Amino acid sequence: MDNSTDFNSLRGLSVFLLGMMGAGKSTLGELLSRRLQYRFFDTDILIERVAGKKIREIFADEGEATFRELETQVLAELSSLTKTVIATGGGMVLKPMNWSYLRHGLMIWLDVPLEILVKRLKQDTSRPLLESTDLESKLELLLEQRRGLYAEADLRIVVSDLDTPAHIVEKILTAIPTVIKDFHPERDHN
Ligand SMILES: Nc1ncnc2c1ncn2[C@@H]1O[C@H](COP(=O)(O)OP(=O)(O)O)[C@@H](O)[C@H]1O
Ligand SMILES: O=C(O)C1=C[C@@H](OP(=O)(O)O)[C@@H](O)[C@H](O)C1
Ligand SMILES: [Mg+2]
Repeated sequence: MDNSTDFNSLRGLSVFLLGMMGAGKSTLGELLSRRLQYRFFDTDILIERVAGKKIREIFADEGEATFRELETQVLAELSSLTKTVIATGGGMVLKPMNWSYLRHGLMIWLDVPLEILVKRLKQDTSRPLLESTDLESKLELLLEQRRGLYAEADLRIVVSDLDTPAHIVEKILTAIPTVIKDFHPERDHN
């Protein structure tokens, strides 16, 4: 079935996926973009392209502050696009300045319980913030620091252990028309 007509309500507005490391932003973003017939970008992939090295190497060689600058730079460029799904990195919400760009689109928070994040990330070596530390405590701390920021999103999608990526995309697609009804593009850009 061609569902593209279901999404006219988005009127070309871009979608930003927000949430913790391991929430599934990169995985779902691609699927969602296909369903919406949108382009897809992942800020981490673009950062790696700009820097010519892996995220892990940027953190090791230049530090987190440089990574965060590149992150803002990439976001600023993406924010002028329409009809695009953007998977952000989990820390995109940290800089107040990034919000002025995120607000150009519909922001969706993938809210995934800590236990699921731990399960998904325990074998992962690509995320420098999770290196050489107790994974669960670190994720718990980051979630505590960031929860209030993610909660600023336009839409919160709660993910359970049994939700497949395809199922979560369906949840998002079902929720979009409702949230878009209350979406004001002229909203405060501060
Ligand atoms: N709904 C899901 N069910 C099971 N595994 C998932 C799901 N979504 C993502 N994953 C897995 O979790 C890990 C992190 O996903 P990823 O998309 O990289 O998250 P993020 O970009 O938010 O950090 C990957 O190994 C991915 O395959
Ligand atoms: O939460 C964070 O601060 C980070 C999340 C990562 O992206 P994912 O959320 O896609 O894992 C990546 O941007 C970097 O390792 C920092
Ligand atoms: Mg990602």
